[in-house]
Amino acid sequence: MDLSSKIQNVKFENLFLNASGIHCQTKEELDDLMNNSYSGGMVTKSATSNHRFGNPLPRYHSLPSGSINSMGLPNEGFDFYLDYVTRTEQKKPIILSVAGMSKEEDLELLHQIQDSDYQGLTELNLSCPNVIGKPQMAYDFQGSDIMLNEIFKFFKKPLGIKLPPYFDLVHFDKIASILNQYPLSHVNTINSIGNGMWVDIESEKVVLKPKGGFGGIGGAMALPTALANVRALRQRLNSSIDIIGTGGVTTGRDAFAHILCGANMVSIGTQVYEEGLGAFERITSELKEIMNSKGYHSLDDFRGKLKTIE
Ligand SMILES: O=C(O)c1[nH]c(=O)[nH]c(=O)c1Cl
Repeated sequence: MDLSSKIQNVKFENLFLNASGIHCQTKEELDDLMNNSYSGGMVTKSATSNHRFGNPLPRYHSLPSGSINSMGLPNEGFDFYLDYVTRTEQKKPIILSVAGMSKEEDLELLHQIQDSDYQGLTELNLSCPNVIGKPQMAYDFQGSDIMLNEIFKFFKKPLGIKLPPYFDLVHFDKIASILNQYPLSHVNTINSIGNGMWVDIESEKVVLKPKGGFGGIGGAMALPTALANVRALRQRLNSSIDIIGTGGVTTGRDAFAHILCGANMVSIGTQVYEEGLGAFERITSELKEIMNSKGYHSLDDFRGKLKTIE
């Protein structure tokens, strides 16, 4: 049973990653992930130039079937993550995630990566919904196109993009036609579903302090949106662009569905946060069970082979 996968020519022993933001902010968390034998790779918390505390607490809340968060990009600062991904013995591939607070900062961070001796995968987060006053760049189609054009004038290392969910087939057409113009290593879809709301009935109050309670939605309730985005982008993107499917994975069945829709790799956020790193072992064994029962030996046997109803 082979659960290995690749992003471009980077091989992962198995298809599972943490979703950026989950268990990947501090050295302890990153070392934990590095030593966890059931995730094939790992992604760092999106880094800004400077260390950030992030938004005031409470900023994460578990929901009956998912989560809502307005963390506000808390992170140790770019230098810490660049040092970690460059210096740490790599028992598994790491994806370095960056999220500038502005386009200028995005470009500056990518220049630093280009000029560094880091040779691994980089992911530009264009979809953080929780920085007050900062729109999700990937909802600005023209702005994204202009930015990617500027980036690929100087950035020559593997670069992927973390996308927000889209909810309109014309939007899938638009973003895919933009992304297809650039030599991207991958897209990671989806980020949390931006600016959801949860209400505590007893207190008649929101559950998050930042932004009056608005926050990104993740976990089980995000699965249908995540599957749609993986499927729609797989159908539209050049085959040279790999896809990391993120969103709503709580079981092996959900991971199987992401692969059927076309994902090369699958990242898990809320479920790992709620259950711990043991979720990787459980979901891996559940996926193996399903593959076994269907006679599949590798992910290639069923990747992207979702059937429609004729
Ligand atoms: O509030 C956050 O830190 C955050 N939260 C998310 O749900 N997605 C992101 O990309 C980020 Cl950067």
